[in-house]
Amino acid sequence: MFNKPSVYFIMGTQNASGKDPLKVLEEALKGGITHFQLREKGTGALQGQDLVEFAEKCQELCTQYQIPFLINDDVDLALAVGADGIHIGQEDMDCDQARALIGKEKMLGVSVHSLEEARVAIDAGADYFGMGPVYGTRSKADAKRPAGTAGIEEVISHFPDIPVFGIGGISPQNAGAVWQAGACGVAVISALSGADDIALQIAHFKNSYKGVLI
Ligand SMILES: Cc1ncsc1CCOP(=O)(O)O
Ligand SMILES: C=C1C=NC(C)=NC1=N
Ligand SMILES: [Mg+2]
Repeated sequence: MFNKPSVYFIMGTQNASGKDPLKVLEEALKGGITHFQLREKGTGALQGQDLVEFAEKCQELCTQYQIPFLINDDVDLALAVGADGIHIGQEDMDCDQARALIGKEKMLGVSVHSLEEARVAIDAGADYFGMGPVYGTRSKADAKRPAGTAGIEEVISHFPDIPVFGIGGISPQNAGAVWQAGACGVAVISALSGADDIALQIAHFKNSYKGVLI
């Protein structure tokens, strides 16, 4: 479920750089991503029944490739389509409530930026943390300033059993520091959704882990 090196692809219809998002997702699944998250945000984002139908198609593809399908923020949508889990940020519903709504079996991911936030998330039964932005990013309009990997190291040293994903501006060229910090995986939008050859890019991400001195 959370083996190193994990490559966690995150995408919404607005991140597909003009390509068919379902084609991008299928290419990423074929290429070996380990997790997928639907994060539908920004101008032009799908809503209502269109979003439900799109999410169902994502779910079908992830089931076909036996990859966990998570939905960002929208717990109701996740429950409606039977997603494998949800990812929530500090400004979304609180972890306890999310865990109560989805039950014990589903995956609960939480964005954390401090030990305190990590502690609260663990007490609510979070299965993994997302931490970032590690580097500069253009994929999240309200991203905090880049934090590097210090926070990842600190959280892992205090909570060694919780998988941590680094996120924010991560590419195969700069992923080494994220692995070095002890992250279970990299969570990526544009370096994958914008890649000419997604499978090759995933291979580059996995190879960047091999270069890590433990
Ligand atoms: C959702 C999110 N949270 C922190 S940075 C970010 C966006 C990551 O996108 P990219 O991999 O394109 O920098
Ligand atoms: C903000 C986020 C941080 N981490 C992950 C895995 N997903 C997100 N949407
Ligand atoms: Mg959120």
